[in-house]
Amino acid sequence: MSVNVGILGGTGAVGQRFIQLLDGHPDFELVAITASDESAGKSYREAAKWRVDSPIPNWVGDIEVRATEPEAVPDDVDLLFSSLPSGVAEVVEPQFTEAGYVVSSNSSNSRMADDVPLVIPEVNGEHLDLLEVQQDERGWDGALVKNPNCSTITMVPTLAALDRFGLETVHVSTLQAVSGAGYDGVTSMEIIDNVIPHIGGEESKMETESRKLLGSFDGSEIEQHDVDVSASCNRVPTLDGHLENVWAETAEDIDTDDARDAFADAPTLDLPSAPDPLIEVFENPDRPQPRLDRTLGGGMQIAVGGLQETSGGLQYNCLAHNTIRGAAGASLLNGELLVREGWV
Ligand SMILES: N[C@@H](CC=O)C(=O)O
Repeated sequence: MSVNVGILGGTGAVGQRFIQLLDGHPDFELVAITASDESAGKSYREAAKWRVDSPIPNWVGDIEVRATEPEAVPDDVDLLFSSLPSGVAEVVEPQFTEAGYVVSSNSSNSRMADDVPLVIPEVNGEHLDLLEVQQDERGWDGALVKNPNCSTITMVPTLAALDRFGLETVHVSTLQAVSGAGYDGVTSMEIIDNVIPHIGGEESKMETESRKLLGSFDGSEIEQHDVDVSASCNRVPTLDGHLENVWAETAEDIDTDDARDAFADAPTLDLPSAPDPLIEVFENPDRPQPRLDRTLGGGMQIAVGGLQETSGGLQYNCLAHNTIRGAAGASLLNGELLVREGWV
């Protein structure tokens, strides 16, 4: 099977990860890349300031970048990945879905819209069925699916595993890599020898997206989980890999062996980009670490460590590669699920 895919906003940090992950993909063939009007018409090699840690695939370097508008994308593209800035995506993604394209998007707009599935395939793949409601309500031939914010994706698979004990309250403090802010996000003068205890909008994303992801779909709408999540988000001078300290309180008592079993039972999917296992638990208390552990499972695994019982539940650390599992890899996995479920 070969599915023709394109990337909307392919020259930025996440767009470059898409290209890296699509190179050699068993089912997807990259046939179109769009970017801003200034880049349209240039070769990808000319348009992108390539910074990913492997060379631009030669065949990609020669692709001519297109304008980000439905008329510029060939009709034989079956699936589009979007890494557009959210302000642009808000306007442009509906134009593509109206034109009949299926869009798997990493952009932060519309993630909490009632009729937009926000999906981590191993956690809530069944929420994709919300697309029927979306197409009915919006009259779209295409469809729009989102993956959550990188800091949310790092934590939620672990919370989903612990929900068998009745998840009630979660406190999380993050140590987020600079790549999460994009190439021009934080300057070296701001971040070297420093930690910035604020990432605009990040805390509320973690608090709201988690509840939607852990919610249930009744055939017409998502009923959000009632877990109470409080987040504190910090930018630290690592390049890639978000590390998070989590305190989860559960209705039932939980010990570290229960938690290990729950993490080991986390689902693994038969999709090309799905890691096995989904969650890797470290016994060594100083792991996971961003530099050592962010590329586990090709950057798609969630690493967990530092398990400790607390009075109300469990404390632990979790880590994921923020531009792979937390961004491009997340959209790619959603794309693979869309294909498997017949939406593409
Ligand atoms: N919003 C996130 C993006 C993920 O990498 C961040 O700022 O780190």
